[in-house]
Amino acid sequence: MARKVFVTSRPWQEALEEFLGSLRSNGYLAGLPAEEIDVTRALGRVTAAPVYAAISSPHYPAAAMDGIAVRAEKTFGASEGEPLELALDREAVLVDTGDPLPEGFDAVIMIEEVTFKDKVAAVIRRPAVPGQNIRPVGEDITAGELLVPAGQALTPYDLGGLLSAGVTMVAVRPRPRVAILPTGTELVPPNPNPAPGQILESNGTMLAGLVTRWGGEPRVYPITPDDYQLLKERLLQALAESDLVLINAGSSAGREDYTARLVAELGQVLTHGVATRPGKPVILGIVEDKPVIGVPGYPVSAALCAELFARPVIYYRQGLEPPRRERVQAVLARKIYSPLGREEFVRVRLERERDRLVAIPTSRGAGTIMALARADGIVVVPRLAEGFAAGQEVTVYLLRPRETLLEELHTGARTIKGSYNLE
Ligand SMILES: Nc1nc2c(c(=O)[nH]1)N[C@H]1C(S)=C(S)[C@@H](COP(=O)(O)OP(=O)(O)OC[C@H]3O[C@@H](n4cnc5c(N)ncnc54)[C@H](O)[C@@H]3O)O[C@H]1N2
Ligand code: MOO
Repeated sequence: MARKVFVTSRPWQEALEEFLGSLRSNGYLAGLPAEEIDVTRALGRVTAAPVYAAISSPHYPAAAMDGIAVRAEKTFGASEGEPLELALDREAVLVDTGDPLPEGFDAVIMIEEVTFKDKVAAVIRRPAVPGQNIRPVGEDITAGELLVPAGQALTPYDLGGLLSAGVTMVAVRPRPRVAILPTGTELVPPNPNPAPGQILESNGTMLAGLVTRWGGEPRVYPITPDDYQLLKERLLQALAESDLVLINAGSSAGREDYTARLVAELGQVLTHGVATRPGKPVILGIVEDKPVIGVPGYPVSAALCAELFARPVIYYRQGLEPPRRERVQAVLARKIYSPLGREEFVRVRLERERDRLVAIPTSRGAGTIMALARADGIVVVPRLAEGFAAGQEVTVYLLRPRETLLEELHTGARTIKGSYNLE
């Protein structure tokens, strides 16, 4: 049922909780039917059930080194002073790494420790101990052993383990299919010669990249002009073909901002407007029991709204908790002023000054995508704060892997120096 829509200023956490709550109660976030896929194509997929080893690995006793297989008890007494001769093919059998151990043999001596006499005997100068240089059955994996529990994203190592254990198919959660609908009459496909007023459609690709990063399967639809009927047809098509729809732009108060009206007509708008900067006019709705997010048009707003609202939906839909963000403590290079009433996400670059990290705020415009591309992290100014003073310690939520960043800062791989003075 449609309800009256107006742009509110709710805390985003409250809007997200309500959104996820509705999706939980309508069954959208409850276990999807699993699909069986080839293990070779399962990187990053989330297991729908525990996976057990079909066979042991190794599944036969195998030589762990190139050399000769021997019966250990027949080698006792060999020494530098009294080398021992073993008849080739009867008492000593040539084996290579990975070969099955011949029946009745229980040790392997590395080829470097063996000399040969007339191609009929192997000469050794040290006894072997039983089991030496042998990989026994199940050394790595025992048949029936639990390899991966349910609900885990498969790593390259997991795939290696599964295949070694004779598992070729695996039951995984389907990847959430995410439709991305760039809308706006001013949008044109990216090209180097846009006419004045034309905007190059870049958010579709950016959002698709984020969706892929979170485990979803993005599909960017062709640009839809600002036409209510066309947008409606496109939204219905996208709903039929996907699990989550991101309508990009048309979220605000402009004459051709149709998203909220459309979502209200076809389903329910839960939220229109949150108390964040950027990202204020986001729309959270449910149509045909599926989430529809109206993502504001400015690139930084689009990225932030996707992070705040699409990311958790995509993770939970796969049965995963959204990973906690990596963070570091830093001191602010400059004062940040931020109006009361909106939680502001300020992009910062990090530099090292002696033994501390300094966070330098970058451009705060919602349209400046390169400020986000160049940023190392985000500083959050709470809704009920008016900002932070220069030199204040703040938490920086990282946009890059923490280890790489700290390494770069530590080794001085970053040479750019900001203009700040914290003395
Ligand atoms: N009177 C008001 N005007 C605006 C308000 C408001 O509250 N009252 N909010 C502002 C805020 S905050 C934001 S954010 C934007 C959001 O606007 P929309 O979601 O309606 O988006 P548009 O106006 O269509 O576009 C904004 C901007 O982004 C460009 N854009 C759109 N799609 C793409 C794309 N796929 N790739 C690249 N760039 C895109 C678009 O051309 C515009 O330049 O509204 C403020 N206005
Ligand atoms: O919310 Mo808008 O995203 O501030 O620019």
